[in-house]
Amino acid sequence: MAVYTRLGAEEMGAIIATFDVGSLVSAKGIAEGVSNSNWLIETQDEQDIAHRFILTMYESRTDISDLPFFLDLLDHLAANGCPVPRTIHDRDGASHRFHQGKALALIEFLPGVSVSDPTPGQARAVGAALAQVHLSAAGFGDTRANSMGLKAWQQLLGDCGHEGLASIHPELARIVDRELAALEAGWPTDLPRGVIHADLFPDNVLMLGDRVTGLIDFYFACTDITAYDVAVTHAAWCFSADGTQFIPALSTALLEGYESVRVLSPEEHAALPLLARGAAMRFLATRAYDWLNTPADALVTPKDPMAFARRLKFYADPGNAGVFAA
Ligand SMILES: Nc1ncnc2c1ncn2[C@@H]1O[C@H](COP(=O)(O)OP(=O)(O)O)[C@@H](O)[C@H]1O
Ligand SMILES: N[C@@H](CCOP(=O)(O)O)C(=O)O
Repeated sequence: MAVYTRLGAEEMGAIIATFDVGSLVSAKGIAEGVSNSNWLIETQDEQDIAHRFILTMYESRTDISDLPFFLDLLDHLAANGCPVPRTIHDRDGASHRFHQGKALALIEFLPGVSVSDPTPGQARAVGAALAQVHLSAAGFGDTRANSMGLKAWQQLLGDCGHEGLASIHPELARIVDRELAALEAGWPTDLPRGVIHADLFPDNVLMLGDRVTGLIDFYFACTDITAYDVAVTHAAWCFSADGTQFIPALSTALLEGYESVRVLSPEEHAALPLLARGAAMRFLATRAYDWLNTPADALVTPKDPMAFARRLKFYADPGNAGVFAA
């Protein structure tokens, strides 16, 4: 349940009144999500027209100094035709404000649902939408370093320790040591860079049929290798949830969809197998850390790190490099 902060009706009404969006009709906590508190807000304007918004209250995992980057990026991408929610600025023109010491933002509600078993048509559409974001973000002036890059994976997995990793799976420490060394030695430095989403999992994409209606949750967005975002999205979309099954039809469709909008260079194609190992390591690292450090009575159930250890094994197998061939 991702509503960490309780807000009373009067409190919520006062918050909504700071925006020029009509008066509050209802506010429902949203169960999905893990990082921040979210409410579906309904308002009514003076012409009795109903409007819907998402109110997000940023909890401890989001660095508030990064909010201008995330929220300005949404406005930039929306203005350039990408299917992302616009932010609603308050009566003072600010994209976020503070309530009881916590930052909050009101953003446009987008229709659609997150798919659990994507079809190739849906994977194709997501690939195309990702490429559209990459091209549109080229004109965005701000930058943000990736706080979840190689150094962070090393740090998180170091904090887990060999014993911690072994408690998840007896083979995990050995795989992590070998793969981290390979990633450190071979991580590319000369590929095209730009703003990337960095967490485009199915639960961060809203769809109606084969149409992408919303790309959401840009709270890991940063400036990094563009093709790394393709690798992250590939790892997130092209396997069964537990990582045991690679689904070639989804992979082909995702990559074709992406390249229908932005063609990957031969250098990017060649780097994708290693970038995908990095993508799998990134989610293995955060999941392993959370697996070992989430209190038993926490509201959030930690996600399975082994689902990404299996993807990592798949990507590290030279026999599978052809997946990313041009
Ligand atoms: N702009 C939006 N339009 C419609 N639903 C949204 C929007 N933003 C968030 N949601 C809903 O809220 C849920 C949690 O949002 P998300 O940003 O993924 O939270 P978290 O960062 O905590 O994971 C999503 O799964 C979706 O159901
Ligand atoms: N996508 C990550 C977890 C990050 O959570 P999100 O709800 O903010 O996308 C994973 O699956 O490990």
